[in-house]
Amino acid sequence: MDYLSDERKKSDFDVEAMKVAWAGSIQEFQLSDRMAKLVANDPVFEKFTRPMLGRKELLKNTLRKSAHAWKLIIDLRLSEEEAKWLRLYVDEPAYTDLHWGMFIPAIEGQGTEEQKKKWLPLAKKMQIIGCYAQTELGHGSNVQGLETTATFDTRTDEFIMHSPTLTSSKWWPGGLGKLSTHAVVYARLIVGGQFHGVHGFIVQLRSLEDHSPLPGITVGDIGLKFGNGAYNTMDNGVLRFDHVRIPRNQMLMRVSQVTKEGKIMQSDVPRQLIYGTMVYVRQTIVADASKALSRAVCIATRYSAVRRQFGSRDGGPETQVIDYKTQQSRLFPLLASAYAFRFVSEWLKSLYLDVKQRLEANEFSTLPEAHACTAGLKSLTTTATADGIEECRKLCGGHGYLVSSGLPELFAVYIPACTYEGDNVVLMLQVARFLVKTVSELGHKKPVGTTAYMGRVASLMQKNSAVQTAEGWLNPGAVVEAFESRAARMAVRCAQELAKFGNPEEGFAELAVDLVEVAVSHCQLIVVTKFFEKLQQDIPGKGVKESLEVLCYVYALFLLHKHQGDFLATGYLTPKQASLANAQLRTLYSKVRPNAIALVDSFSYTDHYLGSILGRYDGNVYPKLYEAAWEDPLNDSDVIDGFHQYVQPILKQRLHSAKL
Ligand SMILES: CCCCCCCCCCCCCC(=O)SCCNC(=O)CCNC(=O)[C@H](O)C(C)(C)COP(=O)(O)OP(=O)(O)OC[C@H]1O[C@@H](n2cnc3c(N)ncnc32)[C@H](O)[C@@H]1OP(=O)(O)O
Ligand SMILES: Cc1cc2nc3c(=O)[nH]c(=O)nc-3n(C[C@H](O)[C@H](O)[C@H](O)COP(=O)(O)OP(=O)(O)OC[C@H]3O[C@@H](n4cnc5c(N)ncnc54)[C@H](O)[C@@H]3O)c2cc1C
Repeated sequence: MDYLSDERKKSDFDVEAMKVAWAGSIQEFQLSDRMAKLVANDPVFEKFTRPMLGRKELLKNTLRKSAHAWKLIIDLRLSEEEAKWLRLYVDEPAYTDLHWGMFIPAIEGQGTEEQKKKWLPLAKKMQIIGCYAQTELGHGSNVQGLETTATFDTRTDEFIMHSPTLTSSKWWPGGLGKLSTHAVVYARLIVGGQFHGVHGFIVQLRSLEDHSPLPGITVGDIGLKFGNGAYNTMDNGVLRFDHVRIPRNQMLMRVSQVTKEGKIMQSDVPRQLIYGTMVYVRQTIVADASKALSRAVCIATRYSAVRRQFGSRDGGPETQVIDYKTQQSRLFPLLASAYAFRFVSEWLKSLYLDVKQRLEANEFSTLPEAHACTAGLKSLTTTATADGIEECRKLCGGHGYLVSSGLPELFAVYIPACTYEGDNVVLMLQVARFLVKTVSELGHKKPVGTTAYMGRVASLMQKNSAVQTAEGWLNPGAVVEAFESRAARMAVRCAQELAKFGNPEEGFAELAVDLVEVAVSHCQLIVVTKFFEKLQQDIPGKGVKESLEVLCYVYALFLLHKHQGDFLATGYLTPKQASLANAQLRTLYSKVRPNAIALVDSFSYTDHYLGSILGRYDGNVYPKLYEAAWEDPLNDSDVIDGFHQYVQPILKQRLHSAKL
């Protein structure tokens, strides 16, 4: 029985076509759909019992699933793209994420042709397992502050890897603790007693025969992390070196080379390329944000249509909680954000691929923008997604707190995204630096790409919004101009404040809070703009483009409402115009309402991937919640183990004293 079928009938767009729009293309949709079903139908990938497992069982279970996934990849001859989707739908953080997601990209981006030829085939056949060992106990954000040393010994043509202090211990790398045989280790390069910056080195950590750590290497897991199950399927590790020697050709040498004689040669490649793997991964994290948020939203939307509270006076059905305006005002902006993040990630991927191609041709001019966009959008989307998942839990009331809702584990797995691959505040400060530089160069350099609007700063500073009615806000030009003006005005005002400081670094530190707000406004502008640009494309299917238009306005006007202080303080909007935007937002929520279930069905998530009783496709929530309760190990017996030992004596004592 489909308890949501009436809801599905209300929708006025072609869901199958929306699935394609969400996936990006029919090929992407088919590929992802095939992998989702492959995983959902395979009992090895069952995950309901995961939160009940102890750490050792949990990790072993992950190893079993990873091995099975690898067997499928080999047996079915899956492409790298298919394998990526397969791992995604297995939905269990594992050492393989770092192997494929960071170790291999680090070698691809920073290795020479010779190094790639040697290491990539081994890694791609999984004959070695690698991780990305950058962060240390004492330093994560400040990469230049890393303490591990790689000292070149001209006599033996080797680097000596060493951990000189406790705080230089590598700390956090996923896959490092128990599984990796190799790592790309970031360390201070020391040649002839001189420090030459931080570089990456391929270091073997464990024997390929018996997996024991090699001499001079201390390696282990850093311990339990937040939440049951969740990220504890990953062996985040600690690593120390005691004068471990590696051959010279294991320094990743695309950026700088060290010769046999101990000479440092710089190639034409900019130093920043050493940070290139982070640019790549941040871009993938934006795509992951749309997946995580859409998952939470799918659960909360379906459950909000099933759940009824209040509103019945004559014994008829109570009100579906999704019909409360307050529920809509919390849920629909998140639904719109999931779509917005999906489309901005699609754009970011194309920007990244373009930059990658240019880098391969030794053209580096677009790298700073790629860094600013990946850093800023990673920060913006992961913050909104982490907050959004928690909001979805609240939207599901008490049942959202049950692990079987799928939301607690999703939250616990997701929240470190605000920290890993760059703390979100530290990354926004990078964007701010880029924007301040752009503003300072306006006189002699035409801004391009995502900062092109700064070229129109004079008019953006003067012209105020012309919107007169609520309908006036349904105009891409009016909305984009509002976001451009806000971002430009905030950036210029900050630049003016900065100019008052004699020392720019001191000014930057003092105004950091305002600078982060400038960076956020710039990144929100990018997301809004890319959503409108998406709508310029040919999007087939009855009603699909129209529904996306509604979501685009919800996303933009919700932000405008939430940050109306900025829009008012910069003088671009009047209070009346801000309240017209809010009135339009209410109308838009009414337009989303009949399509809500279809809009989350369009994510095309299997019940396996959602992992949620509240988010079941068929809406059959209550019987399944009731059934699941009886599967809890506590309900194996009526009288719990420990009762006779610890509780009964107390009860007896009470009875005894009652007699007295
Ligand atoms: C399917 C796929 C799955 C994915 C798998 C993974 C799943 C996830 C699993 C979890 C995995 C978690 C895995 C993990 O967590 S791995 C560890 C991740 N760690 C971090 O992200 C550390 C964050 N810190 C940094 O990135 C740097 O130290 C920053 C940037 C903060 C400072 O830096 P620095 O101290 O040097 O100072 P500077 O500010 O003077 O900058 C100097 C210049 O460099 C430019 N610059 C800076 N950065 C970049 C860049 N990236 N590309 C290009 N350029 C860059 C910058 O604009 C400036 O340029 P200019 O102004 O001089 O022109
Ligand atoms: C689950 C997980 C997986 C990880 N996986 C890996 C991995 O595979 N490989 C790896 O190398 N690392 C990994 N990391 C480490 C991760 O990249 C770092 O934790 C991250 O970069 C943040 O650095 P930090 O811990 O030093 O934070 P800190 O920099 O110490 O941050 C602490 C606080 O200080 C603030 N702060 C720091 N600097 C500034 C500044 N300049 N201005 C203003 N505020 C500032 C931050 O905003 C934050 O509030 C992982 C971390 C986690 C949680």
